[in-house]
Amino acid sequence: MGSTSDLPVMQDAIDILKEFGITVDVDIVSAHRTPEKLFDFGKNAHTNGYSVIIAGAGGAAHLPGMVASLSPLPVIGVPVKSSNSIDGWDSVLSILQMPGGVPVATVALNGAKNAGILAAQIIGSSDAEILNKIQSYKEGLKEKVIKGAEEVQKRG
Ligand SMILES: Nc1c(C(=O)O)ncn1[C@@H]1O[C@H](COP(=O)(O)O)[C@@H](O)[C@H]1O
Repeated sequence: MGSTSDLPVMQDAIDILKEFGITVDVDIVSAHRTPEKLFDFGKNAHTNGYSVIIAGAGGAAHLPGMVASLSPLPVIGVPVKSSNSIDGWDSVLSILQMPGGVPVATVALNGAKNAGILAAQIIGSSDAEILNKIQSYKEGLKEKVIKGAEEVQKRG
């Protein structure tokens, strides 16, 4: 993520990935403030054992796109609504509107949980154990909705 101030939002991705038993490496890298670190991370992530990169940033959020330009790995972008943001649109549009050839899979504003699930699904496409966990997770979602509907109906 671009700043420690993004951590409260990005924590959702960390938590869900850990729930799926996936190793997470968490770091602060900024295209604007630490360009050399960004270049080093982006160029070497695929040979350093990473499978998927989740990049969260707010404001003029160049981090996800720049990581995607440097790395052959799939990059998931999380637009973070930072404190001085233009309602989050600044971050959403700067992550979403990538030029052809350099995709960033952009989730909803502050959608770090979905970013974590999507990363798990990408990893799960070649890992049966993780795929199973994702299936169970989705079953859990379904059961929650069914139980909720039953409660509502009981109350009349
Ligand atoms: N968008 C970027 C980048 C980048 O894209 O390189 N680096 C930091 N930031 C963002 O600036 C916001 C404010 O950061 P501070 O709270 O540190 O001032 C954060 O949401 C961060 O992601």
